[in-house]
Amino acid sequence: MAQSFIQLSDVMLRYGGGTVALDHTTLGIAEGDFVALVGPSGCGKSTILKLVAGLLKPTAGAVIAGGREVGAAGTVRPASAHAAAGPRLRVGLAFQNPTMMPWLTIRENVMIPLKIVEPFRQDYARKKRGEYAERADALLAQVGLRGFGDKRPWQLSGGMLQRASLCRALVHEPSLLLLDEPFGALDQFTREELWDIMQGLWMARRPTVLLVTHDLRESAYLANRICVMSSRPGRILETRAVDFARPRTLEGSYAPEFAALVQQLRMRIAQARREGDTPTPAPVAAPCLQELGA
Ligand SMILES: Nc1ncnc2c1ncn2[C@@H]1O[C@H](COP(=O)(O)OP(=O)(O)OP(=O)(O)O)[C@@H](O)[C@H]1O
Repeated sequence: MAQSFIQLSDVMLRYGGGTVALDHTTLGIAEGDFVALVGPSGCGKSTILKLVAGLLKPTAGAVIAGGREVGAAGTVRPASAHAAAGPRLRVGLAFQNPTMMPWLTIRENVMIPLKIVEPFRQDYARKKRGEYAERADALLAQVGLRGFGDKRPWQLSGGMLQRASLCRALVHEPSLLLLDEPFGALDQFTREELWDIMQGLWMARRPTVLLVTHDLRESAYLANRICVMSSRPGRILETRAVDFARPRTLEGSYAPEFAALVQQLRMRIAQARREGDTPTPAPVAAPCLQELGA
């Protein structure tokens, strides 16, 4: 079986206080795929994101990202000689509350990854600053923020800041985008507007995306696959393929088949919550459908 771009193999994660957040978690994501993680609150969705980002190290099992085994605190070890020869994995991150540096302009905030991520960092210090500023401005224009590069974060609304944070997550052309409830704090209209923008950015660049969300409509609108997790300790119960044609539209999200998928997801999560309330025997790892070639 070919190894996935992102691969969690029988992962267990126990936090310092003893909480087992994940157990027998197995998940494979192909390069360029757009995967959403949904499940009951506290089931370990963000923990998976942190493991893939290298912010946590699995207590047991293995996490591979871009052909490399992910270690502790952001360190990444080559998983094979082949991977060691390849480029380092570039990761973009966006969270629910976009943290912007208040003393920097929006353009400078968007450019932050270019200041710290190689190979951009060296050139930033030397000659390419102007070119990078143009790149930031072009991205801002793409998300409807043309002309806002010189503003300060406090001059923008929550939705505008979240657009800018998507630009910041993408400016260094990451091959992997990790999104943790990026639209969770926004009103429904702004959120739906940003789904469209997010879809457009993904279709133009095709990074691998792992999205954590509580919003099942959002998962069905954006993802190619939706992984449903069990209650804590979380594992992948089921992976649903989402075959709706792209670009998906808001009108399409009111079609009966879209509503049916959302309803099925809702019922599956409700069932997972009920099962989490009753003691069950030790779980058996459920392979992702993708791993079975589905
Ligand atoms: N640093 C930590 N130390 C101890 N326990 C933690 C820590 N971070 C998370 N947990 C616990 O691990 C479990 C999984 O947390 P996680 O944030 O991954 O869940 P989640 O599915 O993203 O939650 P939600 O849907 O509510 O955002 C929760 O029970 C949480 O309380």
